[in-house]
Amino acid sequence: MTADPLALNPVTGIAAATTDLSKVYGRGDTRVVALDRVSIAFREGEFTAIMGPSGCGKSTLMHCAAGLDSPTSGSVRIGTTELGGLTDRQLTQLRRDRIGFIFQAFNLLPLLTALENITLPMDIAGLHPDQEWLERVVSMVGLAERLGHRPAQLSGGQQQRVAVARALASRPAIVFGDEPTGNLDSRAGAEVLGFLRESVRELGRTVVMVTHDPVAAGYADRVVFLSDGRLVEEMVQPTQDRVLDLMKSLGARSHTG
Ligand SMILES: Nc1ncnc2c1ncn2[C@@H]1O[C@H](COP(=O)(O)OP(=O)(O)OP(=O)(O)O)[C@@H](O)[C@H]1O
Repeated sequence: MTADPLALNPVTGIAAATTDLSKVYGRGDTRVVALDRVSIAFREGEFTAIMGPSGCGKSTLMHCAAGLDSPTSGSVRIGTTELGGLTDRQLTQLRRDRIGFIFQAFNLLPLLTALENITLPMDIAGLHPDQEWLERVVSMVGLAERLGHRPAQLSGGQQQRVAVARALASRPAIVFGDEPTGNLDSRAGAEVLGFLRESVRELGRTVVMVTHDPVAAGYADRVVFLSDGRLVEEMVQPTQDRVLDLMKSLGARSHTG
């Protein structure tokens, strides 16, 4: 039996959790078990990196944990809300109000200014940003001077900073990033990772990031490793070198069966 990751603290302290989460795609010859009974909790105020070889289920885990995809079995909670019990409309609302997303592609609208892009999700929802919070976020990502610029007038790193600010604007309980530095050079990537780190330390957010990059994982408080849809290792206070060593030993282990 798998322990319930929420049993430690059923009310507070856990921003999101999965229990025995499985996801199976296709059937018959094309059946793929992308996730195999994954139980994991993401604690409030913690920065977690999800790593593992290509195809091991990282994106599927993130998408299910963020309510973007539905599990085949098992459950997902955001805070104390069980996603399986929600209607599509309630799920949309929960994603909008309590979750921030950052993807590898910046996904900014070209005709809108940086500020308009940052507040767009809230504008669509008819919500008013908390001005003080918005100013903190904008100043943290160093965009105060560029709020009137359109995406084409910004570098890739600056565009991803806009996407980081957009993800944080509604003061979400948890921010999910899918390879958020995958399209950036190392300097711009380091800046974005620094902002994610700061959003945890200074703004008290919870961040979960999928990455292939040991350097990026080194910014996290812990790294979890998936292999063939299962959680196989966890490392707290990772450094780039320790992550690299563990990746090598996991690779060797999987090759020797
Ligand atoms: N929509 C889908 N239909 C069928 N199979 C899928 C689908 N999405 C993912 N898969 C399969 O599920 C497994 C896990 O995919 P997933 O994208 O979660 O892996 P990943 O670790 O994020 O990979 P990568 O690092 O290459 O992005 C893979 O075998 C993949 O081919």
